[in-house]
Amino acid sequence: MIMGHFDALHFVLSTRRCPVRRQGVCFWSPPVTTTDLPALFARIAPARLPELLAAMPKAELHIHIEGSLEPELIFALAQRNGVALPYASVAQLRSAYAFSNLQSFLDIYYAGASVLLHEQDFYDMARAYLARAASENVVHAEIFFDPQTHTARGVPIEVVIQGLHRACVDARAELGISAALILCFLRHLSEEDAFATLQQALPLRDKFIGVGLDSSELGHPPEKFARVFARCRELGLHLVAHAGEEGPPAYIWSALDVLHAERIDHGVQAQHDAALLERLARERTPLTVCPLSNLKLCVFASLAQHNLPQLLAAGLCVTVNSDDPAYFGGYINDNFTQLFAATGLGVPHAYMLARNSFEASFVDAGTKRAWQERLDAVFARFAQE
Ligand SMILES: Nc1ncnc2[nH]cnc12
Ligand SMILES: [Zn+2]
Repeated sequence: MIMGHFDALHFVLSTRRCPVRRQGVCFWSPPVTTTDLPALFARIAPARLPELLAAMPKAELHIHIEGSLEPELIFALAQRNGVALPYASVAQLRSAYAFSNLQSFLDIYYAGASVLLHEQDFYDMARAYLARAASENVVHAEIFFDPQTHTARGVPIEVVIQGLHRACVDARAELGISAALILCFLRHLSEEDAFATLQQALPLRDKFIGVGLDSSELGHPPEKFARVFARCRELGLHLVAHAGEEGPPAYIWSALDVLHAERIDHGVQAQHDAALLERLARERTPLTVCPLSNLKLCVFASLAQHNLPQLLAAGLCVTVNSDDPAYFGGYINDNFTQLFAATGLGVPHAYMLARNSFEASFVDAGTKRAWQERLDAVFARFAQE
């Protein structure tokens, strides 16, 4: 494996304490030094960045499967299931995708999910996402789903989970991409509702690896879900939470200290709290950042103003993800290429971000090492060409 003098770029490879892992120590050993990485990076022309970003293997850790539902599939499922839509055409639906904040998006996003009724619908949606992700060299996806959006409409939770799970199994066999499911609680609903959802899901416990917290952030702080997350922790589920997308740094602190979240989804508002930044960097708590989402939901006025470069420079384990690609105008590679074009990030950052995505994933150390070797091989090939 390749490794070099990369510390100046805050490329943290030490075996420092790693809170993502339950044991409290990082079990993923650093790559072995065989090559001077900066020299290798220097041999790759910046003009080749779009090609490199597309070709490099990566993990996607922040994707809401309902947010991958393309307008064409919404219309096809509406027709298949006899669901009436308040839009005359795909184009008209797409033209409604102009958002001013998170809530304005969520209103349309939940309406779009109303066409999902049968196991095959959930299968088709997830299969389409996984095919697209595999074509973009995503080697692994940890996929959020919102069961309450469906159970509230009378769809049994087994229908949701079985359909999504079967798509993950088939995609692994047919496309070579691995995938795991993370059940998200809707934070605008009560903790009691979250407990009921957990109870319904437990017979299918082997089909999801963790729980998350999503939906309307402001006014719904993480501590509202302290007890249900404590129960999930006892059950050995992985824990993640959206925090600091629109909400204040205090929500990130409580996601860490009250919920014991192992990763923070978004987390970009951490920038306003120096002590929080220091902690996130020291503990290597990953942030799953979604640049095009932040742009479309007006968290940043432009991609050039996105703070991912600063978060990375501060030593945080930042990753790039698509969030709701069907609504925000791009899948993971679009997120990478548009962000890099707007901010001037370069070849070393591409390597760092891919590597962070492996570090932040919930897979075993051997699998991470295998992905790391694939990543190194791609960079070595680009350096030789
Ligand atoms: N960006 C986002 N924030 C919170 N909840 C979501 N559900 C789907 N996308 C979301
Ligand atoms: Zn999200």
